[in-house]
Amino acid sequence: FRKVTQFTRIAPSQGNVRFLSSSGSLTLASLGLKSEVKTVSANEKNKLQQGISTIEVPKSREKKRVSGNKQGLVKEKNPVDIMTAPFAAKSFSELGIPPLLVERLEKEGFTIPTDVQAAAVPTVLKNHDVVIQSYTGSGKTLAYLLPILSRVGPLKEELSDGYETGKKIDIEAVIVAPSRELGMQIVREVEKLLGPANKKLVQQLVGGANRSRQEDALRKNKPAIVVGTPGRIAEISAAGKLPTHGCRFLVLDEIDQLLAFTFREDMKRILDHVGRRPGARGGESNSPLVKRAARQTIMVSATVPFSVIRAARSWGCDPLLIQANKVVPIESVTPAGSVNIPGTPSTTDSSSNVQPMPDVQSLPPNLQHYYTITRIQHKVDMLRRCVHALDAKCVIAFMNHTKQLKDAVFKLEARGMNAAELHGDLSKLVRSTILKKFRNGEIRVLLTNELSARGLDLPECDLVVNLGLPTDSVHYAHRAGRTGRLGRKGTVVTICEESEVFVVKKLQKQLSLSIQACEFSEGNLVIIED
Ligand SMILES: Nc1ncnc2c1ncn2[C@@H]1O[C@H](COP(=O)(O)OP(=O)(O)OP(=O)(O)O)[C@@H](O)[C@H]1O
Repeated sequence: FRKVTQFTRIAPSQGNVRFLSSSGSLTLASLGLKSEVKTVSANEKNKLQQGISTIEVPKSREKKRVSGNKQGLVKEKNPVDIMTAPFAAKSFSELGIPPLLVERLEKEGFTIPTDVQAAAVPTVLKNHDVVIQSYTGSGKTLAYLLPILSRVGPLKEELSDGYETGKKIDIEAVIVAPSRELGMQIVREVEKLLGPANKKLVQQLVGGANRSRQEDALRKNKPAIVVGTPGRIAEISAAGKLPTHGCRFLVLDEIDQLLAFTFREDMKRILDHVGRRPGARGGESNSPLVKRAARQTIMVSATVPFSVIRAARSWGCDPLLIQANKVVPIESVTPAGSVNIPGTPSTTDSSSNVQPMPDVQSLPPNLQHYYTITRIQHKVDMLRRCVHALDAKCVIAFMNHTKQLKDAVFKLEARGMNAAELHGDLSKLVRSTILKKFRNGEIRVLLTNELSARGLDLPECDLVVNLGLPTDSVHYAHRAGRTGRLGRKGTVVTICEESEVFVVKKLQKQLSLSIQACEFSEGNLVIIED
């Protein structure tokens, strides 16, 4: 873990200290930290600006590696009690994963399954079609990769189910992601698990890369798994160069985004040509072999609007919805009730694909949310002050227009802050070089657009800044989710104009979270009481 940096709030009238943490058991002394933030009422702001001192936010933070999900894996009674999955699994082997794969996981430092993995892996291993919803950074990628690698490739368990005989000609799993970066990231994750000797069993088919080279690799390597963007997969499929009719797994990662109009034609091609849909052509039979021969569809996102539920009903066979450690049949999900999950705000159905229905479950629990007001022309400077005040090391700042990014980078660099822009107009090579530099700390602030909001796993990111407001709460949730991954602490700051504050208030309400007003003054974060 990044050493826990606990901000405290000092009520000016009482002078007493209380923690913003919900745990309640932490003390500054126990944490060995002095990180403090002064809270002032709005009308005390002026005094503060006139030189009344504030308390320093610490300038140094220790880093430790995250070795696993140490949070208690709570066994909850399933509302519809259709599965008795080991929701309190303490190890991957308990989930029914073959020993070779468990060994690989351990080698890569994965020892304890996260909640969503504990729920999803056994469910997918039982051949169910599923929608997996869990907050950003909770480990959804492994939640679907592990069951696939338990059935496909060299780490699988040996089953006498008719799949082991004969020479494999078809691709066995197709994973679709809405962006090239996310596609490449998933490829890296699969390669990591397969190990260097079997890397060629996975092939990337992302746009922006050389298509004929991808087709050559498909022909030569005969990969078992392909990962790509909808356009490129559909293109190669339409050219008759993607043998997917016998495919057993179709994964749609960031499913709510894949439902967007721009992907419609490509998605139709993929859904029609990857594997055999359960229920279609002979799928009436209940024989296990027929069921095994049908395609299993796995849909994944941190945000699941009702349009996804509708899509899952039409694309899958009796799909189940997995939400953290709960599993319910999709049929029990209603448009108005955000899926019968207690404690979540209600949602409404709409024909739009991206409906503003995320709830706190879409966001990691360890995030602190703030907003600060400034004029448009001072936003980049405010970003710089914010980075200094929070002593953030790895910052992702979102802007809404690609054209603005270069100027912002220039301004930050001019003030000695390492920054770079990342957007879709850059070549694939430039984008991956920038991401590499960001990962290894050479770039402190990554200025980007919506491209980076989905799925990107940059675990060191400790601060997300919205320089332009996200279009809705779904976009806020995915942007914010680039920090605070897998139990780490993270801060999200929205820098807005006075006239935009009402949007922040609306986001706060829709997401059921507290976005506190703050200022960055003399190197400190100062919380303003509304
Ligand atoms: N069981 C585990 N133990 C330790 N680390 C894990 C485990 N599962 C996943 N991780 C790590 O947690 C990080 C987040 O995982 P992942 O990217 O799959 O999250 P996600 O839920 O898909 O997020 P998003 O919604 O943003 O796509 C990754 O760095 C991953 O390697």
